[in-house]
Amino acid sequence: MSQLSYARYGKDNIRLYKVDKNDRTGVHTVTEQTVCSLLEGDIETSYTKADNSVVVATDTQKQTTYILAKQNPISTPEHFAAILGNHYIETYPHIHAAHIKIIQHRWTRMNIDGKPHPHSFFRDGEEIRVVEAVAREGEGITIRSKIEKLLVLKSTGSAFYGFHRDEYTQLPETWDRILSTEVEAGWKWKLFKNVAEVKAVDFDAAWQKARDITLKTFATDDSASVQATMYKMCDQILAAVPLVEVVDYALPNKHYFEIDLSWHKGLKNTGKDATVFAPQSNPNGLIQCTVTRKPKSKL
Ligand SMILES: O=c1[nH]c(=O)c2[nH]c(=O)[nH]c2[nH]1
Repeated sequence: MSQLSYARYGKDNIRLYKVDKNDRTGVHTVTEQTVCSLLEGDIETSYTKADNSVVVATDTQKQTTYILAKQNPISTPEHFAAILGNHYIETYPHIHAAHIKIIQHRWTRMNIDGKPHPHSFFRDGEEIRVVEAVAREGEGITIRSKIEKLLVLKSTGSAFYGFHRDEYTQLPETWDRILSTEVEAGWKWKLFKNVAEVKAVDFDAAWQKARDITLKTFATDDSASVQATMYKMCDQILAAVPLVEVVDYALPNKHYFEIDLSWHKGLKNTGKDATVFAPQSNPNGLIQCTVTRKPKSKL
């Protein structure tokens, strides 16, 4: 009558905090993450025949996360995701794939009286670092790294003109507008054969490069459109990180509308006189792209 066509299960929203204490200097380093692990394999009978013998309980997955976090460094989420995913496919013969998602939250060290404080941190924005890893038996480990919720704005240096016009078009062209977006940027790595290959990669340096490129390009590009600016970001990340195969961005265009105040004593607040704007919550533009390397010419 029916058949199971998709099955994956595990623990979501495992909150994890780890402190590394340098006993010599007294300096602490903290990492906070939210982990999701989902397993795939020969688990059909748990759904179709109430056979729990094949179930690695979701509570076991939570305990495993804590134990492996104790036994391994976690501050590079790509490394930890690979270790965790690989653990499931190596430990349980009937588990063939593990999907690990790690959200890393920001704890930035405080500067007190001009000096980095040894054990106090603050949340400097809602930006998160995200890793989605899949360890698949017989294939290897795929990893996608992401920046999410990085809110940016520039008050000039952005234009939008020359776009298609027809009887549905009302938007005026602009040579100077506010540009604001919440960056979601992802980069997919080449397939890794095993955890050792993953451990050899400096993912923190790549994340720093992707973030620097995003911010610098956003700030300095004389933007013709969100589309043109985001493509430049993708292109530079591919050039800067050779092991990355695919870069993608999703950028909402968070509009700031001019307000005509001329009705009040002729106040000038449009065009070059515009200083007070109305930020819009919705609707917003949403511009997405995925960029890969051109295949090498055979000539
Ligand atoms: O950078 C932009 N790209 C668009 O596709 C678009 N569409 C729109 O109304 N404003 C903008 N801005």
